[in-house]
Amino acid sequence: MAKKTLKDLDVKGKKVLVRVDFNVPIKDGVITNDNRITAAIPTLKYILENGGKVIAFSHLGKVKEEADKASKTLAPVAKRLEELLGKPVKFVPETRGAALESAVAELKDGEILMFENTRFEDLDGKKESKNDPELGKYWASLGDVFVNDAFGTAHRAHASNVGIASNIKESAVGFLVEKEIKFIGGAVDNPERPLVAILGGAKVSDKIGVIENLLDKADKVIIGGGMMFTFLKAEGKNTGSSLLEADKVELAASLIKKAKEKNVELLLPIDTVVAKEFKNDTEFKTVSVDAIEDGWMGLDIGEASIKLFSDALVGAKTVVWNGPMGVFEMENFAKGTIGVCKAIAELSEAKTIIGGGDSAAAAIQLGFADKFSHISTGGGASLEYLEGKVLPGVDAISNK
Ligand SMILES: Nc1ncnc2c1ncn2[C@@H]1O[C@H](COP(=O)(O)OP(=O)(O)OP(=O)(O)O)[C@@H](O)[C@H]1O
Ligand SMILES: O=C(O)[C@H](O)COP(=O)(O)O
Repeated sequence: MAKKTLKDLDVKGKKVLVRVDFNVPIKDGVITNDNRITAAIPTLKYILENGGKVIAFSHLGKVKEEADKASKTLAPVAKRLEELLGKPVKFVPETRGAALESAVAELKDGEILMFENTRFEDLDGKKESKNDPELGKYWASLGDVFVNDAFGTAHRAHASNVGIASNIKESAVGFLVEKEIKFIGGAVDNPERPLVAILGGAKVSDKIGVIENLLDKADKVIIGGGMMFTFLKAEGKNTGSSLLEADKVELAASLIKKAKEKNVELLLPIDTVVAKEFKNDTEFKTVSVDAIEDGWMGLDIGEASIKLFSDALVGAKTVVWNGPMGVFEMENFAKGTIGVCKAIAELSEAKTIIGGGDSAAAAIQLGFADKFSHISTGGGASLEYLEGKVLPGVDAISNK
């Protein structure tokens, strides 16, 4: 069912509640990556320029005890938002009550306020995270319409997204959510073919749903990262002391079988960079996946695999990438991730999508961000979307 989008709403003179995902990394009070804030700017600007009064809010991290409040305040985020918008953002350090209500009442058309971390409400019986009906209703009562632009949180059914949407007359998705759905949804539901999926990351268990769903949709599925060893084991190879999920070997074997039955090309690495220890400064060498010795652990794919994967990408019309090919945080084991990232970035004819998380961070860090058609702002949300699951934060929005 098509959902209302921001342009379907008349925001002029209205109090517009806007759920954003400003769950950004903060170290010693300094934001170390503001991509999620930048990504919400078009929605906020549109509402402000069209005469709406914006009440913006987000969660930040997890709030389990009173002491978490000091490091989980959204105050530095409001400051950064003010710089990016180029206009004052009134920060209200409350999640409810008289101070928040009067700040809302004082807002003029084209003005914006932001209130405190929605998960401060979790200190009182997990009200936000458990979608407490009273809380969703209360927040909904602060506005006239609701815009959900928090794609990163769309896989959660919390009071600040689903709760509000269920208690307000009209709601819509913002431009960021619209864009994420267009790219990720388009890639898996109606892709230009061939569709090639490249999956990496640590564990098979985190990616089972994604692999299964993509085996139904993609023309080729490429597997790297820590999870490749569970697949290699399923092929009867020795994996030394590499990351291995022994209880998932059978599942990996069944996925290999499923790929064959479906005529989907499933590509595994042919060589790997093995190391003596899980650290950058240790002995390492590249070996064939048939020659991994005991006492060695695979921490990256090798040069031959980078070539194999890069060649497999040529001619792709749609590429979805999720998860690094190796332990890219360590320089000696980052070549596989960099190589694959470059190979995707060089595909000028393809729609290229990164499904958030570590691979998105890697592409941005490597300076390739503008070479991709879309880099998702959602880690868990994009994974669930790639699994084919319904995202409750989107599902709760008014239908067109
Ligand atoms: N061969 C390997 N051995 C051990 N760890 C590995 C290996 N290859 C990759 N990793 C690790 O996997 C981690 C990323 O896995 P994860 O499943 O979290 O990826 P992601 O899907 O991109 O992230 P997110 O869950 O945030 O979306 C990285 O920290 C990386 O170091
Ligand atoms: O960073 C994320 O994936 C989102 O902001 C959701 O955060 P959560 O996993 O703490 O719900």
